[in-house]
Amino acid sequence: MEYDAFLLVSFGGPEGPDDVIPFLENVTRGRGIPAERLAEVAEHYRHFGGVSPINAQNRELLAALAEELPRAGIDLPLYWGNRNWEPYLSKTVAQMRDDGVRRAIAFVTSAYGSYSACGQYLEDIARARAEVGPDAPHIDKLRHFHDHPGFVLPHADAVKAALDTLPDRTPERTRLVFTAHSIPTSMDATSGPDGRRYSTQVRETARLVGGLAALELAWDLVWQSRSGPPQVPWLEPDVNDHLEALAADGVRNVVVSPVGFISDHLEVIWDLDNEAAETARKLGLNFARAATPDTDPRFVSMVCDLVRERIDPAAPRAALGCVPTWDVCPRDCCPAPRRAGS
Ligand SMILES: CC1=C(CCC(=O)O)c2cc3nc(cc4[nH]c(cc5[nH]c(cc1n2)c(C)c5CCC(=O)O)c(CCC(=O)O)c4C)C(CCC(=O)O)=C3C
Ligand SMILES: [Fe+2]
Repeated sequence: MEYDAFLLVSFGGPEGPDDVIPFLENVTRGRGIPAERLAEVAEHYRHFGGVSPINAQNRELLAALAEELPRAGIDLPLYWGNRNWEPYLSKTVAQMRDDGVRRAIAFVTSAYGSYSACGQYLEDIARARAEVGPDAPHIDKLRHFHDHPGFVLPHADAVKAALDTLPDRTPERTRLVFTAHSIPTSMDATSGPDGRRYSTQVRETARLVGGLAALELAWDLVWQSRSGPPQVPWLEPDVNDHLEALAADGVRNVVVSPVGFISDHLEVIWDLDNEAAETARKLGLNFARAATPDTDPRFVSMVCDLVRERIDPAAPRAALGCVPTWDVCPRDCCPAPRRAGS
């Protein structure tokens, strides 16, 4: 396959106090999120001056890719578009059309399947192309990378580094706790062609990271940042409830590793570094949060490898686990959940 552009597709985040409410309106339009939950999340952003870290992280990733892609022999102009904030994907795709781009390869900032992490980004791309019209570039999305060494190894090294900060790591008293963004159980059930792709992939990543970081330690997979109305079931247990259960079982030391994320999004720096850390403090647990891949050189190289794979079918497809990945998701693989009143 021949490509003439690289496109980074991400979530987007507010860049100042006045952006917070319009951003949250973009994220939650038509999704039935209770007003109280929105007010709470707006407060989380305000703790950081209304600035999400995600846009700066994407700029840094682009800067790293601008150096690394040419070194990997891939000379493509780089573009960036978001779902929920500037630069909006539709404006970026219009710019690509104006620049004469015909076929772009897209890296989406999530490793996993599910509507929120994959299907919705595919919809965003389709909508942006439809808005731009018939001469919009064709856009292919790169595959899921939940078990790629460029994703797993940085997470594993970060867990080792976090363990080293704990005063004690006796196996009987120490637990690795992996987290990912919770989603409605109905969304997980319809993730991927056979269902439960999201929780299956996240569990596979946790297994690989845990095994590489500390084979002697037990690990658990739990969920964070639950949203939505209380009567809708989401993946459980919540990380805070789980820390309580661990403390009651005699665990004294925990490393929390957010394998569900590629960089320290607001959910990581608020929901873990603040809320979960506070929960641990109250329970008297020693707590360390492991870093995310961010611009680890192995992660940046992974993106180059994924592009290389798509250009050259003979290139190796690195994978450490056994949950399969593919280049093109089947049609309607991760459908939008049914909304209240729809
Ligand atoms: C699976 C998943 C990922 C990981 C995959 C991926 O990375 O895409 C993710 C990432 C992110 N989620 C983010 C922010 C938000 N997510 C929300 C709401 C929701 N997330 C959901 C799921 C996910 N979300 C779901 C099912 C909802 C309910 C509403 C809906 O069905 O869409 C809300 C509304 C308020 C709330 O209720 O929390 C906000 C503000 C940010 C930006 C953070 C920053 O600024 O650094 C990022 C990277
Ligand atoms: Fe989210």
